[in-house]
Amino acid sequence: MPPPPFPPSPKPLGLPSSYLSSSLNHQHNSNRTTRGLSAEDLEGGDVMLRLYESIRSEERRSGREATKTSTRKLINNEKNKNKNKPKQVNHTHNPSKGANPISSFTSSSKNQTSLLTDLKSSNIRLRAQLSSLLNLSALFLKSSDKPLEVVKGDAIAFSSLLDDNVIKLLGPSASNIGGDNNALRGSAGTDLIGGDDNACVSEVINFFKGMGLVFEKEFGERIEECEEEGQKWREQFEKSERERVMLIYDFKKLEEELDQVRNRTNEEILESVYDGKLALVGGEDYAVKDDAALIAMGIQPIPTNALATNVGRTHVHHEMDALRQQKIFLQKEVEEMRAALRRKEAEVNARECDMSNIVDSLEEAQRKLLQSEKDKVVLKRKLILANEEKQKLKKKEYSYEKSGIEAMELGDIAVRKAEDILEKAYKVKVAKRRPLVRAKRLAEESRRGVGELGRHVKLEINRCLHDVCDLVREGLFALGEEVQGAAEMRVKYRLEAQERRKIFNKMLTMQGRMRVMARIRPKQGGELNQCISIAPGGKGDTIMLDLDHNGAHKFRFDKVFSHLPNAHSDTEHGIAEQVLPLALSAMDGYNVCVFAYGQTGSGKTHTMKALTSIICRKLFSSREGFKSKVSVSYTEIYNNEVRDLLRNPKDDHGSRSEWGRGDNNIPSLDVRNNLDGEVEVNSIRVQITCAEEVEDLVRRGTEIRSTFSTDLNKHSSRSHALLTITCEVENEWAGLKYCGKLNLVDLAGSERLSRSNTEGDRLKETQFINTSLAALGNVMSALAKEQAYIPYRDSKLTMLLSDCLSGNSKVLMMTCVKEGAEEASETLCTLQFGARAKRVKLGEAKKNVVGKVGGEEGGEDWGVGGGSREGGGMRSGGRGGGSSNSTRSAIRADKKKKANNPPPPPTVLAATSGKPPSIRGKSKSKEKK
Ligand SMILES: Nc1ncnc2c1ncn2[C@@H]1O[C@H](COP(=O)(O)OP(=O)(O)OP(=O)(O)O)[C@@H](O)[C@H]1O
Repeated sequence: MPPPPFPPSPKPLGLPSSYLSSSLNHQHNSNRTTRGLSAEDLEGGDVMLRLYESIRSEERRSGREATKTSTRKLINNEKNKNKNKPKQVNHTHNPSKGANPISSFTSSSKNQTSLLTDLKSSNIRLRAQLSSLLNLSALFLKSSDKPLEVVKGDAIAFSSLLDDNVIKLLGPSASNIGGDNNALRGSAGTDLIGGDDNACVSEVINFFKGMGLVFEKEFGERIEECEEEGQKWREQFEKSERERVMLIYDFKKLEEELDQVRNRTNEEILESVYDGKLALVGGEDYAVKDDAALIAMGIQPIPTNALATNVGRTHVHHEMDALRQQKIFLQKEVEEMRAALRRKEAEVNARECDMSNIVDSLEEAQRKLLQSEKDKVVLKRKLILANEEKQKLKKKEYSYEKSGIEAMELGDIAVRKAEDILEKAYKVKVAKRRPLVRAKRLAEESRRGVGELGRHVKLEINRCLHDVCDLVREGLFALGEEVQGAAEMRVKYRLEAQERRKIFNKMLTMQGRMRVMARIRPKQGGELNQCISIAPGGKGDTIMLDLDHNGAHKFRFDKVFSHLPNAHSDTEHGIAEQVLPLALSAMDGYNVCVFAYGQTGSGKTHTMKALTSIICRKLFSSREGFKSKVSVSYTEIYNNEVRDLLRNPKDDHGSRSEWGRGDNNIPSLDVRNNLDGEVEVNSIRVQITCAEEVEDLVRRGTEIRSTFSTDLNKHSSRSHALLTITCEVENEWAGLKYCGKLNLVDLAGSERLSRSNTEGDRLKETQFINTSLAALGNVMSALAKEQAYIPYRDSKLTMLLSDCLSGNSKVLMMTCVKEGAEEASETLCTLQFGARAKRVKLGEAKKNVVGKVGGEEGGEDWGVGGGSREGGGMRSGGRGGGSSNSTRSAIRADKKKKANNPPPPPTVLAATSGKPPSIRGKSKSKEKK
């Protein structure tokens, strides 16, 4: 950083008092420099001239070498003189001493001419070497141990002195040289200087060196005085670092001035030298003259010390002022710097804010850039898709264009055709306009007529409406009466139906026996040697079997279904019509058992399958209006083992790879009597909601039922199948809950071993079948004979049917026989079995009332007979029983509930009947027995 531009000092610092004095004198006597030189002024120059003349005379006398020697001698002599009389030379001034050298110089024109020539050459040399001389002199002075200020002052003084002496040396010719400077420079070249240059220069140097020594001594005392002053100042100046800088600054200034002097032109140099001489002379005058002389000269004398003191004080004041100004300046600078610093800080903060904003915006921009990159990728994809779409569209467009052109062509054709049509239409229109006008007129007339007609019609309609309203009113009134009558009729009907149902059930109960029907399967193919016939007559339910034409065996059954004359219709619906009233009584809470018995291939399975389907459909359709739950179990008795036909074969631990038939590894179910002596089988029971589900279960169960092909039947059933449908019904009308059970049993066919030709497993199966059927026959015989012991436990079949056969169930046996003489013996056995069964007296059938609707139980017998429940009756008798597990458990639960909660008052119907609610009582039957 460059030093601050200090304000220039009013005076150069560190100058000795001599310089200041001379300077003041120079200022004071500046007017004198412009006028000619006085004799006193040229005293120094006189000395130089004398020296010069001596040198020139010596040169002329003894040549150049001698000149040099003499010059040295002269210089030495002069030195010695100066040593001996320094103050006389420098400090004494006597104007009267000697003549004026300029006047004497001027007087001699010859000498002037030659001198001028010499001066010209010397002048050139001197000027060329002047700056180097000054430098040498400065170096010389600097090499001494004097203080810097003194040296500087001495240097200036010395330079002035040198200048002065040079002027003195050149003085006489200065005015003449004047404007001829250039001319002189041009005319005087190196040739003019010639080989004397070096010698001359060295002489001059020596001369000036000598002069320097002289002046050094001459100014010694003054220098000492000045040193004291300078010492004071230096002490002050040393206190401040700033002052030293100023000194350096001033010194540099001086150096610059010196350089300026060095670079001056001839005229300037001469002028300054001349001025310097005057100043020097003035200073010397001041130094040597007394106050009176100075006053005489018009100069106000100032004592040297006072001057120095005042000047020093003034200088110090100036310095102080300068320092203060500098301080103020610096303070201002500092304030400015601080302000600038604050501005910079604010700027930096602003920049930081800007930077953070820029960083944020940069991040935002980067994020946007990333997003834009992603968007770019997406857009590229879209662009690709769009291009593809565009291609497709172009293709489409092309096709559309094509079709468009075609359409346009077609359109043109159509337009032409349309125009033709329009033209024709116009013609037609024109042609038909007249009739149209006529038609319009007619239409107008007819509209008027229609209006009148409409009014008439409205009036008529209103009239009719009134009549209709009256009629409707009357009709409604009549309808209300009819509705009321219908309600009454309905009540009557229900009462009647109830009564009829009661009578029907009573009739069935009164029959008391097992209902036995027979079905004769027609022979298919082959020659028929008929031995069966149906006895004609009122009842027509007697089968006559003529074995050997010796007289027919007659067997009377409740119904005989056959294609033979005098028999009931053998259609499935014809049979079902007879069976359904009994079967559907399960919905009324009765236990019902329908089973088919007969020889193999006689159509048992065929019949039971049809009956099952019809009964189930009817069962579910007739239970509408009742809250009911229906569940199904399906089991078979194969080789005297009970198996579940509703089980999943996959649950058999892989023992069967398919819905296998007759697999001996199928687990059998336990059949046992509980504590109440009731039969229990742990079979699967499936809740169902429609007849189709039952059919589906039967189909699936039949698939795994044990059936095999025999000589007598291609699909012979090798097991007895028991389908048990349990119905739990809430009869809201009666306010009772019933639980009935319908057992549909398809027995395996009896067969003679001689005819079936079975062996192995089939033989074993046949034996088990025949054994079980024989056990059933024994039970029937025992029941028919009303024996005390009924051998139910002889087989699983009789065990399972014991509830049906021994209790209060309704039982129907379908005896199936085949026509044909070859079947006669088996038919006879079958019919005999049926006849035996028909003699069996069962106990009175009882409803299984398990509770009341809403938790109550009891109620009298009732019957809401649907169409399907009509007809048929069955005599019931014997002891009750045959309820399912769930039925029994439900009854047990009801008993417990009754024990805990006393029964509420009976329902309205029960109350009106006056009978206490009856619950199926096995104990009662047992007691009866
Ligand atoms: N009433 C009938 N009308 C026409 N075909 C019948 C009739 N009854 C049975 N069939 C046919 O006779 C064949 C044997 O009938 P089904 O299998 O029902 O006899 P089954 O008594 O069950 O014999 P098994 O005791 O060996 O099982 C079957 O093909 C069946 O279609």
